[in-house]
Amino acid sequence: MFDGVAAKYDLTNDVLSLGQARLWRKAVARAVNARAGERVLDLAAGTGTSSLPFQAAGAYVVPCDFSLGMLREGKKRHPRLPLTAGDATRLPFADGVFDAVTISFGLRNIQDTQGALREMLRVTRPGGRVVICEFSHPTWEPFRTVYSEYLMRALPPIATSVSSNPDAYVYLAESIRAWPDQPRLAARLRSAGWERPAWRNLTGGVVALHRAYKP
Ligand SMILES: C[S@@+](CC[C@H](N)C(=O)[O-])C[C@H]1O[C@@H](n2cnc3c(N)ncnc32)[C@H](O)[C@@H]1O
Repeated sequence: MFDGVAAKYDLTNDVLSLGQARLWRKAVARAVNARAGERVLDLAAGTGTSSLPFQAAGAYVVPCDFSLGMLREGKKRHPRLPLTAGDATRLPFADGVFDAVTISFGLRNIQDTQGALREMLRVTRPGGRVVICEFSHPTWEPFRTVYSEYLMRALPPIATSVSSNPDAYVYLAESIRAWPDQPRLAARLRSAGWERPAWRNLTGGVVALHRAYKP
């Protein structure tokens, strides 16, 4: 599916998020707080756009994804990023090599969520951190209703006009509705072995940033 949407992926993000995607990326960069020289794994990095803030901070960022279509598009746009092919549930990295692991809009798309969370823990050093940026559930009921209408009714026709694969955006809407809410995702982090999970809502809970630490 991601091979098919790769060429217009970044443009579609900006349009469908009504410009919010750029703000969410800045919030992820602040939550990861990568320092110069740190090793950061950006998992399910797609075209690598989510990896750029870490490179700008002077960290050594490894963008990793299993869609060769997304990686190829990323290579054209960001030739200096070390884009790496790899499956989130069987990562091609040794134990404990990263100071931080982050994943933006990727975890919901990985079929074996717990397997991916455990792999992310394995490749992080003790005391290292994980930051997950993912669509979530607005907390204020009236906004939740409006947003649900946007997802199910407005988003598919807009996606038809900008994306090469509108069905991917029907999947997007359905997968967001089925995704665990903020406390449930924190519980999943804990059961995968991560400590002190906490979260922050962005755009009223349309997106949540979860952060946790390796014991
Ligand atoms: C919505 S894109 C997110 C891309 C990027 N992180 C961003 O914020 O723009 C989701 C990505 O997850 C990747 N993905 C899904 N399952 C994966 C897996 N098991 N291993 C690695 N990547 C995976 C897809 O190939 C896709 O590029």
